[in-house]
Amino acid sequence: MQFALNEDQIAVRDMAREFAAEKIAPHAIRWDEEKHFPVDVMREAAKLGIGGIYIRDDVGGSALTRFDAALIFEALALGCPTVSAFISIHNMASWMIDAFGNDSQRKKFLPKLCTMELLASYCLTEPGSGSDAAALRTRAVRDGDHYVLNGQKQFISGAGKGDLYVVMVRTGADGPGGISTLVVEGDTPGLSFGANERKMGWNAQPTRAVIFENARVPVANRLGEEGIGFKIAMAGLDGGRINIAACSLGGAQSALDKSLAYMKERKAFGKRLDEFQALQFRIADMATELEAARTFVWRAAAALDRKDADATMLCAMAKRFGTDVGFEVANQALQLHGGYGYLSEYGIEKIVRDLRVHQILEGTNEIMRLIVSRKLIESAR
Ligand SMILES: CCCCCCCC(=O)SCCNC(=O)CCNC(=O)[C@H](O)C(C)(C)COP(=O)(O)OP(=O)(O)OC[C@H]1O[C@@H](n2cnc3c(N)ncnc32)[C@H](O)[C@@H]1OP(=O)(O)O
Repeated sequence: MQFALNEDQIAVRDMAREFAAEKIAPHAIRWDEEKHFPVDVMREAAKLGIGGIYIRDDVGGSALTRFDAALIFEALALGCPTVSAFISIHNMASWMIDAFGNDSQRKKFLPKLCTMELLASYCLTEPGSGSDAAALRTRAVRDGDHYVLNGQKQFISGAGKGDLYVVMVRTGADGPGGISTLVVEGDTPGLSFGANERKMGWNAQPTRAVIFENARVPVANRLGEEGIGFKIAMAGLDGGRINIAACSLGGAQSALDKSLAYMKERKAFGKRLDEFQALQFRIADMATELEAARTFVWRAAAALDRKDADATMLCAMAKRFGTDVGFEVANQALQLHGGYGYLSEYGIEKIVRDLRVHQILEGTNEIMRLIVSRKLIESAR
């Protein structure tokens, strides 16, 4: 085991950092205020290989590792956690096609997903089923060489702006074994979208319901066999959860960096803030916790790359720990800025709002504890 990044990893991280500093960070506050989804900027990022980070290279992917992806998503999140998180979701949905699709599906969809000419959304959650994902009710009924879909997905990132929806549907009996995964193209008749949700944060990407009313989807768009859709969904989330934790680390690191700059400038009681021991200790703790979380995220990513038997558990642990630490560090940074931290122009309150939802999505942190405890109890039997 080695803890240093190699030259290639440093190059990948620095490339993403530079992109975030030049193309994302200067606009992040405005995108949040204007609820702007920066598709053009994401397509520029895709020219650097960020649209299909761990997609195989025969279809235009970068064929990098989950570990590389964690470095990239943390680096992009230094500029804006929300933009980084959307690119993560796009990568997760694209990977599901790469890993479980057949050759013709891979060739049809992945080249344009890797360039982000096409954007992908992940559709699991429904109005009546979030944490209990296997209770989903969107039904797909076979009609010749098509499925006819009826139902609704909820909280879908990129909905309405996306081109491909990777959708978990019920084709069989109740429970996880009756679920299949379909790729639904954005121009499918019978597909429509709810209003853009008004949210606490994550404003640089749209969140809408995805509605199916007799939407006809070719059987040729099914990933794998009928009935394995729940496993495809869960496998996608393993990697997605590490990415989301990495996004939290990037947001929190940026808040810590802003705090250090502020402490150098700001004076109180005749001293600079960085001369107060209480604040010195606070930033020491913030940096220590971030470093611990980063090390953990790297460990989980490496386990997923190796397909270790405990990778799912480690991904859940890293997601829970990384997103909790990220939020706490960002919140501490806000406190350290006093009233200025609460103002939009400093960018800290936006980071706090953005990171809050990382403790909820791609599996709440309570569900992460459920996954970990189930594995521990099973191992102890
Ligand atoms: C701004 C917007 C805010 C909100 C945004 C919200 C949108 C999102 O976040 S996206 C989706 C987030 N949703 C989730 O993360 C769902 C959380 N829930 C879960 O992860 C699961 O339902 C969970 C862990 C509770 C398990 O469910 P449960 O119904 O008990 O299934 P379980 O029995 O464990 O597994 C069923 C089968 O799947 C398999 N499976 C489970 N996990 C995995 C995995 N990681 N990889 C492969 N297979 C898996 C199991 O081995 C089992 O297979 P078998 O039947 O052959 O034994």
